[in-house]
Amino acid sequence: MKKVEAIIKPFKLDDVKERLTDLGIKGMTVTEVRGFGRQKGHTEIYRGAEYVVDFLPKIKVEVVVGDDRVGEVVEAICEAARTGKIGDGKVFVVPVEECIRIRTGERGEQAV
Ligand SMILES: Nc1ncnc2c1ncn2[C@@H]1O[C@H](COP(=O)(O)OP(=O)(O)OP(=O)(O)O)[C@@H](O)[C@H]1O
Ligand SMILES: [Mg+2]
Repeated sequence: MKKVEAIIKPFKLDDVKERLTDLGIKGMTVTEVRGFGRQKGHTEIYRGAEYVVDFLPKIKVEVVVGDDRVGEVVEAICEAARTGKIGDGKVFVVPVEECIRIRTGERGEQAV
């Protein structure tokens, strides 16, 4: 299993969610986060206003999937989140050791 962790522009969340649910993923976690990339936040535009703060608002999307689904999940996120402008975000793929579905006690990929 892998966790696909994407930092995206907040207004792209609906598009990303739609693409991921179309793929039939079974769950996702979304968190409001703040961060910076190479431009250190200084030159980005957020919702039409220029921000001169260090940390810009972003959304973190986390999806855990079986190894065989990682490629399509990453592709879907990148396509949906891309504007071509700076600050489009980043995707990290992280190994996941175990998943336990608490209600049923299932473990591993079938619990995801
Ligand atoms: N190396 C990193 N480690 C952790 N989080 C990061 C890293 N790089 C970017 N992020 C997160 O992703 C968000 C968006 O990054 P961003 O797209 O600006 O990256 P970038 O490398 O500056 O690319 P671009 O030049 O296209 O803007 C940041 O605000 C931050 O939350
Ligand atoms: Mg940047």
